[in-house]
Amino acid sequence: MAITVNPPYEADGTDLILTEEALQFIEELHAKFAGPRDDVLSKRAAAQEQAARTGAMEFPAETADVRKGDWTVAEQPQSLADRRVEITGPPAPAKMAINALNSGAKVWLACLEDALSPSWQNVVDGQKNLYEAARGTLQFTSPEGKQYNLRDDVPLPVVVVRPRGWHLPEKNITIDGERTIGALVDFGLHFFHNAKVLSEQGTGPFYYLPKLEHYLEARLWNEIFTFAEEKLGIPHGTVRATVLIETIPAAFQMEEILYELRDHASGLNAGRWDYLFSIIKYFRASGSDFVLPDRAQVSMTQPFMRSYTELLVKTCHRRGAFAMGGMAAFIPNRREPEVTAQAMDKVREDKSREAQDGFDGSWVAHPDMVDLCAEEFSKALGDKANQIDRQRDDVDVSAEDLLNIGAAQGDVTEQGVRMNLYVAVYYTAVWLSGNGAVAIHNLMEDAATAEISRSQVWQQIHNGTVTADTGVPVTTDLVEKLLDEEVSRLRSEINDSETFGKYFEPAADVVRKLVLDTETYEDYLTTPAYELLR
Ligand SMILES: CC(=O)SCCNC(=O)CCNC(=O)[C@H](O)C(C)(C)COP(=O)(O)OP(=O)(O)OC[C@H]1O[C@@H](n2cnc3c(N)ncnc32)[C@H](O)[C@@H]1OP(=O)(O)O
Ligand SMILES: O=CC(=O)O
Ligand SMILES: [Mg+2]
Repeated sequence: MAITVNPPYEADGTDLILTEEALQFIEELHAKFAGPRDDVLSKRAAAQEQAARTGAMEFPAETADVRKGDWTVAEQPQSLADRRVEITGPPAPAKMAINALNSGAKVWLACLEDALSPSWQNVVDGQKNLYEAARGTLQFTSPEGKQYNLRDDVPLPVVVVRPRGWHLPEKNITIDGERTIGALVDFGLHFFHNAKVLSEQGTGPFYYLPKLEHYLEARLWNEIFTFAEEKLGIPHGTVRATVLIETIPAAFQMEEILYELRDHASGLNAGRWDYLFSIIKYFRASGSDFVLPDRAQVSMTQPFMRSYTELLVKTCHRRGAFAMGGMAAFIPNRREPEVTAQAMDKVREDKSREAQDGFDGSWVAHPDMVDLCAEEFSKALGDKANQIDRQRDDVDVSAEDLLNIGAAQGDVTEQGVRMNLYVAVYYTAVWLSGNGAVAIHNLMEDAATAEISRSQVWQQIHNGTVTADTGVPVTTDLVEKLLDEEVSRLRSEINDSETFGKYFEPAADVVRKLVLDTETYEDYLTTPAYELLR
């Protein structure tokens, strides 16, 4: 086996991160786990096909004993006991890493997934920033001369790293000419460089695991953690993982996922945006009962979304794991106080509901929202660090409750179709420019929200959905026309040919193909987009 780095250009941090020993570790991970990764990935299509055909899904019969059994996950490490507010954001550029670390949050979810465009620069620089963050040496001077240093007046957040999902390759590192697996590169580099240092500091190598679709995928991660711990001579169970329940099949396997990872589990998170994306993906061809209203109308209080979060809290607390809330997409705008006030109110409402429902903490997308999230959770927690002891025996969620999608309140409108096309093109252009999250009309958009946008349009065309405002069906002709108009609108509104503006054309091409090709459905927007990314 020969591992090769084929850098498209020189990225900051290459010498520090891509050492011979680190690359050898990546190679060993691949030798052992690339095959099993291919196996779990290949099982996803059959599950999707069955869901689409039947319009149904069940709790797995073969694991009834796990659900009935009396077991808990390993005791939680002290450093993760209080997770009441977690800020999310990419670890590159360094400025954002430092801002997140200085935000006052308890945890920083350093995102190499939904919020990171995996350009070569971001992949390497992100690891460099995580390396320096672990050692307290991270600093940065902006081109304008603004100095960024880590605070020393308060404890910094515990870092929890989210590697890429199983589906994405890393094209710039190959083994025997084959692309490596993004998830193994991200996890492997971070673990290799930082696991010991972090453990010695009393925290540890902690991870968020995204987009799992089956408990066998959790089993695979557990095997990877065990192997990595043994390899570096670190005690079994040092790694802690919080799994995002953000696909519809995973919602039916929360118990099993925790069980598989029980020596390494910290909790589950309600990743609402990918969850909606997954519902659309799985049931995209199952008829009009599965067509959701416009994205903006699908709130967390829709009955099927409440069933999902209630089941998550119940499951976690029964098993001694943390239940982590998700992301309200409203973000403040420091230039517009009214926008900020509205965003704060909406996010406060969301965090307050989560805290009262029993979640142990939640996410915010922006440093200006850390305090309000902490406040809402502190009201529910009192003098405790978490509310794991709060059992939700009152909750009883059935398969039908999780799939009660047809009961969602709201409409599909032409305005909604337009907005989806606008956001999908805008976001893809930003992503191609090397930035994985962006504020569009005062909402945070990232890979998960953009996936909803483009998938809704595909599904609406496929089902011939009639829009409530204009009374006409969504067709390929209509979408082609709306797409052209929205791209023109983007060009006229955003005069930005230097950065992402120059990517509107390739982004529109990607989106056009994704939404108009109703014969095939691309599983991830980022798959074709990655071929254009440097
Ligand atoms: C579905 C999911 O997976 S949700 C989780 C994944 N998504 C994310 O993590 C998105 C996180 N949020 C962000 O990336 C950003 O908040 C954005 C892109 C939405 C908005 O960012 P901006 O347009 O830069 O916002 P704004 O101008 O108000 O930022 C003000 C300052 O806060 C910083 N900031 C904003 N959000 C963050 C963040 N999440 N982490 C660190 N710093 C941040 C900015 O860098 C800026 O710093 P500066 O004053 O030193 O220049
Ligand atoms: O990762 C989080 C989500 O909502 O998606
Ligand atoms: Mg997600």
